[in-house]
Amino acid sequence: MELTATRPQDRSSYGSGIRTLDFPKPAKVLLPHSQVHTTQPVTSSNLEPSRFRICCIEAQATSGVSGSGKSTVGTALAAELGCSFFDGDDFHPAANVEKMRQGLPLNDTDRQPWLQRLAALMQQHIDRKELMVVACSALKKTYRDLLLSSDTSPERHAIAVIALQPSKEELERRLMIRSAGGNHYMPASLLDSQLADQESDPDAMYFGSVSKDEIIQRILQARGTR
Ligand SMILES: Nc1ncnc2c1ncn2[C@@H]1O[C@H](COP(=O)(O)OP(=O)(O)OP(=O)(O)O)[C@@H](O)[C@H]1O
Ligand SMILES: O=C(O)[C@H](O)[C@@H](O)[C@H](O)[C@H](O)CO
Repeated sequence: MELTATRPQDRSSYGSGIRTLDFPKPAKVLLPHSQVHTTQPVTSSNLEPSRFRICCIEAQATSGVSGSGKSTVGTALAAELGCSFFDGDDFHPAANVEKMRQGLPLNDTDRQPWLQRLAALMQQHIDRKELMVVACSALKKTYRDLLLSSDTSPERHAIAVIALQPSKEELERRLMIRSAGGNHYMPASLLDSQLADQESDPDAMYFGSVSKDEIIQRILQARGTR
């Protein structure tokens, strides 16, 4: 049952500040959360069966950057899990989107309100014990730490991080195809700056240049739902 797919086409209209209760709608909502959410926590390094509640699809090492497949994998994973998918791109202040559109890389200060907004969204879901999938580049450790600080569950292990790391050649190939379509604000010229900002995460589940279906299958296997 597909309920909604509400995603504005013009991303420049997205939010201009941090609001903890007024978030963009999920990119997709497929099933009521009550049918799917799990109740037990996990660590991101210990993806045991049926345990994690939140998957933070993010970017690491040589991937997770623009074009690494966060939205593609995140959407498909949420569909499999029957939960909401939120694309971090939809949470940028308008000024960030404009900066990227002009080919200028974001810095730590630019990313702070964006990450805080995403952290608040994640905390809201953790507090309600609702399953969700979030796509977020989260290139640096400090960014991931900020997102992970949203986990206020007693065990503090509600978030699983999945890092997408295709090769640079594969990233360039994907971004070239996407640029030709002309429907994304992020220019391929920012790839090097994205890769330069990436820091690895020992706790993440990593994937290289593999197909979306294989990534999903392996996540579901790790989670114990396939
Ligand atoms: N595993 C994959 N194998 C092959 N192509 C893929 C894979 N994942 C995504 N793609 C393709 O790569 C392009 C970029 O994917 P996607 O938009 O999901 O990346 P992203 O990380 O969300 O990028 P951004 O952060 O810039 O929005 C799309 O054209 C998508 O179809
Ligand atoms: O931190 C950043 O530099 C940004 O979040 C980017 O990663 C973009 O949001 C995304 O890649 C759009 O394509």
